[in-house]
Amino acid sequence: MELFHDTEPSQKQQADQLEESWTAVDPGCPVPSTRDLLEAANVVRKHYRIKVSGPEPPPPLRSWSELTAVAISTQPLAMADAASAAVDAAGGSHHRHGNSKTAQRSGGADGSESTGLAHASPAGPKPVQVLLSRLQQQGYAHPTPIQRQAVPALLASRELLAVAPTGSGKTLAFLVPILVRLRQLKSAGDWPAWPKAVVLSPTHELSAQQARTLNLLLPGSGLRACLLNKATATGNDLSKVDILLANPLRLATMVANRQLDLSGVRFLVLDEADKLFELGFVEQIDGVLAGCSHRDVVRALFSATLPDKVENLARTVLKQPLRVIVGAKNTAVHAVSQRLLYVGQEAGKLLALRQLLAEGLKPPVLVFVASKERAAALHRELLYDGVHVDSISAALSPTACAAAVDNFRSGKTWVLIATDLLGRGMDFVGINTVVNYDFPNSPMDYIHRIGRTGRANKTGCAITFYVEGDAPLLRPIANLIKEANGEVPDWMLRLKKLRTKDRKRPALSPEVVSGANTNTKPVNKGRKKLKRTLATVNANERRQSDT
Ligand SMILES: Nc1ncnc2c1ncn2[C@@H]1O[C@H](COP(=O)(O)OP(=O)(O)OP(=O)(O)O)[C@@H](O)[C@H]1O
Repeated sequence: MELFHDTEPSQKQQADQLEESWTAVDPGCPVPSTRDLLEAANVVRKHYRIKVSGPEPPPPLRSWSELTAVAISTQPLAMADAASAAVDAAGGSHHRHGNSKTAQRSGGADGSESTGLAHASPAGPKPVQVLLSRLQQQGYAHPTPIQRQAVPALLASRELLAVAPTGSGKTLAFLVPILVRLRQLKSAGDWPAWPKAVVLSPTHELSAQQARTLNLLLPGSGLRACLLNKATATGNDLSKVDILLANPLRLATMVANRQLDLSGVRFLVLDEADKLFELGFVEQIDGVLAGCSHRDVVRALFSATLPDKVENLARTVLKQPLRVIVGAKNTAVHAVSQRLLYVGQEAGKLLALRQLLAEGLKPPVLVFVASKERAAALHRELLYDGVHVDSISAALSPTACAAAVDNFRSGKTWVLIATDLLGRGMDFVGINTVVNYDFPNSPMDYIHRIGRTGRANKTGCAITFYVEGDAPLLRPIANLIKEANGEVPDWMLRLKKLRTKDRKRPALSPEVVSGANTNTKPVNKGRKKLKRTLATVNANERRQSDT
């Protein structure tokens, strides 16, 4: 019986919300039944492969034009009343909005003037409409699946664990609701000093990229954003900043030194959340989470990968989060054709890369290596070959990193050699091929690295070199390729599953060519030896588990 009481009102609430936002799109349409509405939401989710769990998930967006209605229907009442009062004070007429269905239904088919934020925001010209037109101008005609579900969820102030494939538009999935809600808060006069939204990312390059995306959407919003770096941390008046894009270390240090007050933050986004929950970041994240002490703060975690262990940890800091998964969790993007290439010895990698380039790898090509030393060494080798190449790693200054990224974006550089610094989040237009020159350290790193291609509905290709020393990690990567309909030999899939601690591989030399031995054996000749090594790994494993 109790269960009945628990579930019944929540379904009703969910249906009301659906009705409010969906009927607003077409005021003349008959109001569908509760069941129809819930079914309709599920049809949309099923179509876009959106899985959602957690209490009362809001319906997904069917189109961007629903944004206005959703923004109003999810607007906290106090905020709506403040905005109405402001309209009254200004002598304007308005419909009652906030959570009122009547107000929603008075909107035009495109979320038009009568329900637009013009009423909620006397200070500005329909900011949601402005945002919508900016999205259109950028070519974002329809929301991507993660945007469809995450945007209304964040607008409904739901804490969020969101997992969607690489290149599927997660950045806008959190930036759009932040822009909408902050604008509403500003109109309602609820505007404390200090940042109201913080987006944390593991690398400065990723934060800089988010800042670029945000700058395209900010004009007309009346909001200010800031990318936190050495200069802005000391030179800027951060109390005038609404949205702060930052890395954990700098932000946590400023919070600890009381240089920055995060108590007014209403949105805290952790992008590449699983990385941020790794050792090395977690202490800083703790400091930031503690600093964001506003009672209405909404925290959201986004990534393309979310291992169970990290998810369990993440859940301890979220309040009744919604869990939104697009597609299958922890899988490589299917738009990338993937292959593993056995290159014999370590020195065979350079030969293989030269072969691929000579055969005409289509630029732009992103090549991942294991360390900054190896990035520099491979850079030298390819420069010598006359390739338009550059490299980027933690060894470079932020300015040099930014220049390398810009040159690659603009097409001046055809081949960019990178460490895992660029493995996550970076969005380069039209990368055709990713080469994993050095084998990735984990299946998660593999998913992120190859996800630099095949983005936003484009296709791409990923080639992963492997040598004997990579045997311990071969099986999980082969499985990912198989899951994405790639071809891998059966023997790889039959390799014994190793525990994480047994997945260690020999350290790589800083040089990309070991010693003077550049005359490598031709590729493919060492397969038998590799199989023997793998058989030994498996036999050792068996022996250990028998004892
Ligand atoms: N609604 C949309 N319509 C068309 N393109 C979009 C849309 N939203 C985002 N994009 C584009 O898709 C690309 C990938 O977006 P984004 O970088 O946000 O992906 P992501 O999911 O964060 O990827 P990753 O997991 O690698 O960080 C970008 O070039 C972006 O401009």
